[in-house]
Amino acid sequence: DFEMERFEVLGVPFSLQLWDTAGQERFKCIASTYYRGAQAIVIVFDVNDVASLEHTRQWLADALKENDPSNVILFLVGSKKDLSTPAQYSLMEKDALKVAQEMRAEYWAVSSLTGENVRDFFFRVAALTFESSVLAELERSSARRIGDTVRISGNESELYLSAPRKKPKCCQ
Ligand SMILES: Nc1nc2c(ncn2[C@@H]2O[C@H](COP(=O)(O)OP(=O)(O)OP(=O)(O)O)[C@@H](O)[C@H]2O)c(=O)[nH]1
Repeated sequence: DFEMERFEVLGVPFSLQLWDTAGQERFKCIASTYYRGAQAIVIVFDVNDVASLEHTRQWLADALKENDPSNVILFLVGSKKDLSTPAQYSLMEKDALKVAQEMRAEYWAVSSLTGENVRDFFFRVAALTFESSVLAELERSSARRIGDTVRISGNESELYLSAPRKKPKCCQ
């Protein structure tokens, strides 16, 4: 699945292309072509399924075959939080944080059903990819000399103005 999501970061229009790969084994070879050149990789698991957390290591290894690990922003996302009790969730969270730390990924827990944390998560993806795009652009144009001032207008409260997101599939 492919989707374009428009954001506005510090007053600058910024679009993310989101490529959602299929999880089934038979689509794995196709998935790898989508990872190539990704700025950010989001690996999603089910917080109610320990095996799915374990599988994230393999998903990451596959995705990193196509990318330079030092150039990609990683997120580990636990989904279906609505289906776990607070006690079950906090048990799982310990393991998830450990895996995220090993991967050097930022960890988020969300629910596509209730929408919990979904917007904030994508705003975070937009903010970090925007930042890395700006830095990459500065490096490309060799404008990053000591003493140069980079001015980005707009105030912080405007950082996360975005177009409304589509409802997640499971809520339709
Ligand atoms: N309760 C609940 N159900 C969810 C949530 N997210 C997804 N689901 C359900 O889980 C099932 C699988 O969701 P998908 O979004 O298709 O999962 P996927 O990982 O993209 O599946 P692949 O096609 O293998 O890539 C669907 O029945 C969804 O409705 C969630 O946050 N909470």
